[in-house]
Amino acid sequence: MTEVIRLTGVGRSFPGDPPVHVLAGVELTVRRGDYVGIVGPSGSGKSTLLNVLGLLDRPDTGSYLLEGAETTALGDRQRTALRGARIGFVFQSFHLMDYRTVEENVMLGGLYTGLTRTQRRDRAAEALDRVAMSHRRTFLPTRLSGGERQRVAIARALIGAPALLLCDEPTGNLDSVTTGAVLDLFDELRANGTTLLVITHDDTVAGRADRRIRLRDGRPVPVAAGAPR
Ligand SMILES: Nc1ncnc2c1ncn2[C@@H]1O[C@H](COP(=O)(O)OP(=O)(O)OP(=O)(O)O)[C@@H](O)[C@H]1O
Repeated sequence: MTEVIRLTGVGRSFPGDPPVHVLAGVELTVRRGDYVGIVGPSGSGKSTLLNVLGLLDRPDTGSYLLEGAETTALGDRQRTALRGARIGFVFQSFHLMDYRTVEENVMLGGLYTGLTRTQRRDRAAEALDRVAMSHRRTFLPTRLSGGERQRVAIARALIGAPALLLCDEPTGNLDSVTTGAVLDLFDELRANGTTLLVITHDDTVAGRADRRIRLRDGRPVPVAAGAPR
């Protein structure tokens, strides 16, 4: 199966006295269609790893292949273009624009994909359909529930048909019922071939993934199936 992510010997430290060595010698392979949950306590480096994977931050050492292409040597503009074209982000706090409609918010997700406005509108309609939010197309986000906002944010992330959906605590602001609905949506996306990487401190959320990885001492350690959540 095609590799979407391959990290080899990835390290990331932050200078200071003393410096913080957050990631060290990270090896991680994610294949197309994988659904990976990454867990770890506060401060274990989950966000740092997500920033590296999302091309928002560069590792100090090691190699990061995204769909087989080395990313660490790319310039900022190339990284931005690659991020816009191949990576979708879903955040805990949704990051929707309150003064834009649901449809406009989703269309904004396709701004850096090279699609025309008409294409973006068509894709937005498809993406909203996928997350069952077409009926709220003309609403402002302020008129939506938390779960509905997150579904719109997921539609925005999907509009460019990304190779990878990176989710940072996607259910952190949701109650348990709404969390279940978002996790059901992830199951559907996974079944349709989306590659998902979900970072969470919630073992229940990670437990829905096919594969769970725990960050420990700056490295991902596989969590055995059936291990306590
Ligand atoms: N820009 C930075 N400068 C200095 N130190 C940083 C920076 N970003 C992260 N760190 C340090 O790296 C460590 C890991 O942070 P990170 O945000 O990746 O953890 P996390 O697992 O996402 O935590 P949480 O679950 O609390 O969000 C922390 O100890 C933090 O202090």
